[in-house]
Amino acid sequence: MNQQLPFFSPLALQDALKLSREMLEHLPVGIALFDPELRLLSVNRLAIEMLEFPKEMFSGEMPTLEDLLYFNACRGEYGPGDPHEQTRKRMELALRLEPHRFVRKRPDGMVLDVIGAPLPGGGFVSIYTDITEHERNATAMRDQALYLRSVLAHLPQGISVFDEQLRLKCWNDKFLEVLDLPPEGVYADVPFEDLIRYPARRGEFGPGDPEAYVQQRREWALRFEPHRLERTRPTGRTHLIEGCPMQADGRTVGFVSSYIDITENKAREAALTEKNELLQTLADNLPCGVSIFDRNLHLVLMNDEAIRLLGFSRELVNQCPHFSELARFNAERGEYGAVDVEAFVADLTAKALHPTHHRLERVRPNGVVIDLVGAPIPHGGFVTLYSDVTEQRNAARAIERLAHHDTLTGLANRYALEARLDQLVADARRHNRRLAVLFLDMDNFKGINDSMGHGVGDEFLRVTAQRLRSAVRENDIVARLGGDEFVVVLSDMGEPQHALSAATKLLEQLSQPVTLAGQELSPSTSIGICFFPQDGRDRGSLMQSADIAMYQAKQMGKGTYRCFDPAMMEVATQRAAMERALKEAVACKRFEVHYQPLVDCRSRAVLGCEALIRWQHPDGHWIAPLDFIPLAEELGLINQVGEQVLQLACSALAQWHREGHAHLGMSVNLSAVQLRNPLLPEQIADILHMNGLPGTALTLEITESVAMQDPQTSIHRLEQIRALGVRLAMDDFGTGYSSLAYLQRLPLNILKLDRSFVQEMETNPNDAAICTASIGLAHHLGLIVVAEGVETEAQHAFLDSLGCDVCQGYLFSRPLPGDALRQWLGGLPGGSTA
Ligand SMILES: Nc1nc2c(ncn2[C@@H]2O[C@@H]3COP(=O)(O)O[C@H]4[C@@H](O)[C@H](n5cnc6c(=O)[nH]c(N)nc65)O[C@@H]4COP(=O)(O)O[C@H]3[C@H]2O)c(=O)[nH]1
Repeated sequence: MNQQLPFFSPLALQDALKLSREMLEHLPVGIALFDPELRLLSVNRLAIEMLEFPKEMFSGEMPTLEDLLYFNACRGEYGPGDPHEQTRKRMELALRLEPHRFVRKRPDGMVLDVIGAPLPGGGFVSIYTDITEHERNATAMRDQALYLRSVLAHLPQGISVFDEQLRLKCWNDKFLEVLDLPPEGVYADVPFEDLIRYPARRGEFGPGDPEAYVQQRREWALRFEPHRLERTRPTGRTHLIEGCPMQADGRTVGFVSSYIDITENKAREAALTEKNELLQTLADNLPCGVSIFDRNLHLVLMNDEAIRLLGFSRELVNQCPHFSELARFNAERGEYGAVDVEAFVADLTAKALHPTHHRLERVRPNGVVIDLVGAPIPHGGFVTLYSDVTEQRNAARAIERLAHHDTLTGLANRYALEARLDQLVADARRHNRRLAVLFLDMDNFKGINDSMGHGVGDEFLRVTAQRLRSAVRENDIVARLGGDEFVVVLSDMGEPQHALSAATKLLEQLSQPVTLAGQELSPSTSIGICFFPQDGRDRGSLMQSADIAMYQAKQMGKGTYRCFDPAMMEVATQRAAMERALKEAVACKRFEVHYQPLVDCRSRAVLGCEALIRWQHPDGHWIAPLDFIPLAEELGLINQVGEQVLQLACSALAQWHREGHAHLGMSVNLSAVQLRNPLLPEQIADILHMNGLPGTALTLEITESVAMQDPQTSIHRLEQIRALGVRLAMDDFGTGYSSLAYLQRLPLNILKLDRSFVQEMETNPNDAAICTASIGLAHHLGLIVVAEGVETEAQHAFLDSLGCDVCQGYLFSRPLPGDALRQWLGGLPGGSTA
């Protein structure tokens, strides 16, 4: 060994070795020196640590390379296998003493770069560098590059990267495909212009010099500006080209471009645009509003009708606002009432995100009512249809009002009363409570209506309704049944006394004077009261009981109330039966007229007859006029009854005239109600005309009370009748309180002395005096006097002595049916019915 180091003395060698060891210890790599026999000559600490040899191996005699290899093989440094074999193989290589370099990966993951070099004098040196970190980075970079290449290869678009000198640095196959570049022309660092020349030459940028296009595009590229353009190639395919400069360390290092084939997208877009246009046309021609929101709640479409109905502006809608923006816009302008705007919008938007089929009605503050029908769209979003249902709703409300409210007074109507009373009865039954039903009827409404006109009558009813409403509690029912009939239902009453107090209060309120059309009226009301449960267990029977009680109140003199008494029921039942029969008699003209002769007091010559109505009830008995005439008046049938009598009487008279009694006249009674009928004069004229009679053949009898009820109208009406030539008689004179002055104002011709005076005149000096005075008075006024109820010769003689003009009574004849009267006339001296 020393022979191989001839230049050093042993001492110098010692020093040199020591120095080299020192040096080796401080090297950043592991070093091991082997002598020609491949025994370890020297090793530094780093090598021992890197290779993880136990230090003891180097404390005595130095190990040989073979020792070290075997040690390693045994501890698995070379992987599984026979350690001897592994050692032998490695020794074989080492003994060649050739320079070598390899990377060794140790079991713990450390990667060593091992360099072996033979030494000039034999032996060799091994240098170990820990390249674990470096290897890891290199692997990571390799992986990343691989990954990027794979990404590029799999991208659906073409990608190209040029450096700042416009040399191609990176690209993928799609880049070649999209731009139709030949593979041999595309390689690393190929200049941009060489690539662009292919499409330029194919004329893809337009006609003319391709080189000019190449230079132009090169200049554009060198600007390194972001760009985005669409280009349709001669093949018909359209590409979207987007370029973006790349920056590194604050300077431009190139640009990356992507090429996307958007041919199909464009076609889809065109189809979509066409569809949208179609949709828009459809929407604009729909008879209702429509809006469509997409799955992200952006407005896609809203037609003019929807804009009009919802009160949006076209500008707002054209911005395709988000649903929440529109909701906020609406909430802020109070479309949803007083709401917490943010919370409301959030709630509405959350619901819109999960749309369901829905239908609702929205009433806008301007009164427009919108019917909204919403339906989700299969892949998200929803469509809404808007219809203006304002008119329908208003009409429905009006119908509802009409159905439940009395149009004149605004009170509940009969229908509403029935429904609510049914409910109240059910509640009262369940909770064991008492109800009171008050039936009200205005005592003098007919008079007001007839004399002052319907306008005033309506106003009177309105005032009455207001008074009623204000006189009871809010939850009590006040209804108008029709005409002048009202019903008040007092719910949840304690004691019956409460209802009586309420009735007293109502009577008082309703009797307050009211001034209408400049005239002060003193209204009066009759009230019938009944109670649930004792007077009726259902609505029908309660209404009936209250009605009966009201009728009783009327019978008692009006302006009062009466509580239902079961005994009233019988009377009411009879009356109801009577009403039915009377109505039927009027409808079927079942009345007859009997005639009572009027004779000249002096000569007893027949001057005419008084027509007296007769009605035979279906049960066979005859009903006296005074028993049904008031009912006919009350039921509003008297005009028809009067007309029928007048017609029968005039027709009979006409027949007598034709039979030779042309001098006879006919007296017919007029009811007060008939006198209020403005059509009466015309009716009389028609009947006279139809029967060919002169007005002078007819006398109409009115009672004092009739004329007294409404003097103004009575006088006017009587004058109209007088103008027809018809004569007028004051009936029952003396029973009323007519003043002389008043009598003078009436256009009368005849005064009929009431039979009560005539019948008592022989025995009662007062009656005799009344008769005497009345006859004197009548003659003084130029009136003819007719004495009624003359039954005896003495009465006749006395009347004759007083100068009475005409007599009527059983003494001469009872009222007779038409045929009997004709016979009677024929039986008179010189009489003839032929
Ligand atoms: N005791 C007695 N009575 C006599 C005598 N002579 C006539 N009478 C009765 O006296 C009434 C006379 O008719 P009035 O005073 O107009 O009184 C009539 C009249 O006010 C009313 N009336 C009758 N027919 C009609 C009619 O067609 N229309 C109207 N509105 N009222 C009528 O009914 C009242 C009663 O009619 P009647 O029952 O038919 O009763 C008749 C008649 O039958 C007699 O000597 N002694």
